[in-house]
Amino acid sequence: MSPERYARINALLDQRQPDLTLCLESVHKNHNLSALIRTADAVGLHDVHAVWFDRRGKVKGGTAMGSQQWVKVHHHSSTEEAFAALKQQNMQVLVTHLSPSAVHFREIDYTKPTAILFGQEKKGVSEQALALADKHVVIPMVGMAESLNVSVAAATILYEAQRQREAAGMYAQPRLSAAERHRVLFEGGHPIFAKICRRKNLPYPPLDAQGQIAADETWWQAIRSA
Ligand SMILES: C[S@@+](CC[C@H](N)C(=O)[O-])C[C@H]1O[C@@H](n2cnc3c(N)ncnc32)[C@H](O)[C@@H]1O
Repeated sequence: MSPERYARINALLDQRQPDLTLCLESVHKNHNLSALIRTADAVGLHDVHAVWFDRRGKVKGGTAMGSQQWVKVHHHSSTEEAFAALKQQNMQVLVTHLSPSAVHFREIDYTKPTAILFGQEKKGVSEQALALADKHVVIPMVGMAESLNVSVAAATILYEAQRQREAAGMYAQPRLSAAERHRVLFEGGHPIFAKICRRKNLPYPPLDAQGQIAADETWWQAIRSA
């Protein structure tokens, strides 16, 4: 692992937004799922929630360009279960839908802990989601098509959230807990260092108070030469 790659990984983790997430309700086309995960990663989302009513979709590496290794997907078997998990984290849950009572997406304060729910490609969002939502949110449409592709709708709203959070300084300070950083580096879906440690028979070092790896030079030399 080169020092540049390690610095890049740290920069990525420093800008993760653990209190901004997507909830995908039965979005089942693999290319849409992959595009959604890629955008989520680009905006700094650390987690995405997915509700599956029937078969589970798959995030393929091609369109996702490897982003799927950096965004943790939490699977739920019902909308109620997903809302319970999001509400436990004190999130406002915004349901995107073209309803007459929906709020323009730029009128929302995304600096609050926020989950944005998107519906299935054909059927849209469920009645349960609409009933449980804190707000319905809409992206105005003035053309012939009635709706946007789900991944385009998500990118539009996520980049408004990114704009607001950047202006509020929320990308300037690391926001991931040390425990979560450790999970990503050593135990998570992309345990970058774990593999090298196992191969080289090295111990997993602890993280310091700033969430940086607290290892001696011998450990780093072994990692660099891996
Ligand atoms: C292709 S649309 C589904 C259209 C579906 N026929 C319907 O009646 O909702 C897939 C999802 O993208 C999101 N979406 C698409 N266009 C949107 C818009 N203009 N405003 C808000 N959400 C939108 C919603 O989450 C929607 O459920």
